[in-house]
Amino acid sequence: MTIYFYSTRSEYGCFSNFSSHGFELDGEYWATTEHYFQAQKFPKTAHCDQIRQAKTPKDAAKMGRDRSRPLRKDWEEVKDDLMRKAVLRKFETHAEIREILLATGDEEIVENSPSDYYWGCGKDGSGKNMLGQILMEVREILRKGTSE
Ligand SMILES: Nc1nc(O)c(N)c(N[C@@H]2O[C@H](COP(=O)(O)O)[C@@H](O)[C@H]2O)n1
Repeated sequence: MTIYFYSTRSEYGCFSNFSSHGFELDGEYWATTEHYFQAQKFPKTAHCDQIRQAKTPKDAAKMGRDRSRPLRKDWEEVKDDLMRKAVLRKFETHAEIREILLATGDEEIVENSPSDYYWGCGKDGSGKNMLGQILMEVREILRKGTSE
């Protein structure tokens, strides 16, 4: 049976990028995968660190989506790999959510976002579900026990 997630307060909320599962990556501490992902839109800038220090993932997302600042030119080419890297590190760092992810077996995982047709499935289910795809890839990596 397909596993849907979206809100951090619902079942499988730990799959959301807004869930409070921090990790170290690129020599810094990130409070959520959302903080990491949004900050990577502005690498090596003060805004990157401001996003890293945002109070909540919602604030980080708002700052990252602020188009008054120039988005890195290669964003479309690098965004999936950056998301993959952050999601993998999150689940490598936290054993309790790693077990929840592994316990989903081979079920399809879908981010049930009504507004996001790239990372989620969108309102009508036609979205790309990239975050769900990445979670399933990370599950496979963790199952094999190596990220090499
Ligand atoms: N909670 C929430 N609200 C939205 O409006 C969303 N689009 C999402 N999806 C998450 O947003 C992140 C990507 O955002 P952008 O590419 O910067 O628009 C990613 O974490 C999605 O899972 N979530």
